[in-house]
Amino acid sequence: MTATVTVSHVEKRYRAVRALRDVSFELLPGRLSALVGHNGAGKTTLIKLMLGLIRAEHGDIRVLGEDPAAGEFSARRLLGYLPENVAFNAALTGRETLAFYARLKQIAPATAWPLLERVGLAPAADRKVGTYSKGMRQRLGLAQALLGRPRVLLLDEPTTGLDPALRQTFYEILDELRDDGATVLISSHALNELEDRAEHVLIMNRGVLAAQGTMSELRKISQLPIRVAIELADSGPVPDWMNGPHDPAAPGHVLLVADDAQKMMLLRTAADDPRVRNIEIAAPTLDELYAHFLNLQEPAA
Ligand SMILES: Nc1ncnc2c1ncn2[C@@H]1O[C@H](COP(=O)(O)OP(=O)(O)OP(=O)(O)O)[C@@H](O)[C@H]1O
Repeated sequence: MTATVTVSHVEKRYRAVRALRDVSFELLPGRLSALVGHNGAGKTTLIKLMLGLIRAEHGDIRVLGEDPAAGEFSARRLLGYLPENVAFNAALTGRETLAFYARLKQIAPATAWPLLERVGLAPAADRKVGTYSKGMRQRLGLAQALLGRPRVLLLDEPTTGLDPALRQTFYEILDELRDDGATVLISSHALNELEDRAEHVLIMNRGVLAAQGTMSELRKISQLPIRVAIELADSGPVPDWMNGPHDPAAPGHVLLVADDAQKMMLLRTAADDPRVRNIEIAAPTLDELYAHFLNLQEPAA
């Protein structure tokens, strides 16, 4: 599959601050990538580079085959962006705001009205943005980012401050876009939200791409154990097959296995033992993987 965004060996400095150090990755169509990292890790800088708002000192960036910082970046119209802090003119209505951005993208404003409906803003479309709640401004921001059916969508901390219902709608919209073949990149601190949604995760740490891959690739590289909690029907002696590494901090019997093959072996044995009442499996979470890769990098940083 051809990458829609390619970042190769990118370096970016702000005077003494090395905001990005030799960062390389690809974003693919029809895939949701999560960009995660502490404050100051370089996430917004990466997004600004992909938008062509700033230039890298070294390395190369291609968005839909073009250099986004070039004067004639014709793919700009196919790029959607939701900034971290959406700021709109308070005196314009939601509809007027969207019409303004539609014109900038050279799109007929009327084609934008269904977007107001889609983000649930239709009833408030003709109210001034100054009267909108934070969630409503965020929805307007999303509608703006979706103008012109973008092929690449860059979202900087999009769900901060959204209530759970709105988050749900938000991710439903992203699923539709992704199914339609769009490339979606979300920068976020909400790791638990992204865990089941992102097919690809980029972990940034102080300007360095500490790790990247699918959740299962990251689990494999990390070699963090899978937890298998086994509940026995009685408090008799623990069967021999349950010997092996345990999680000492967890109550009950939580066995630690290295990989899926070991997990399956354990499950087969457990399923054959009539004393086993329940089994719960927990693979390393994105939170745990994130902490792991950051810790790994600390000595080198
Ligand atoms: N315009 C600027 N001038 C000077 N330093 C900057 C500028 N923009 C960013 N930086 C620095 O570059 C580094 C990366 O910042 P960036 O905003 O990309 O991080 P981030 O991962 O988006 O952080 P956050 O999660 O807080 O939004 C930080 O050390 C930041 O202080």
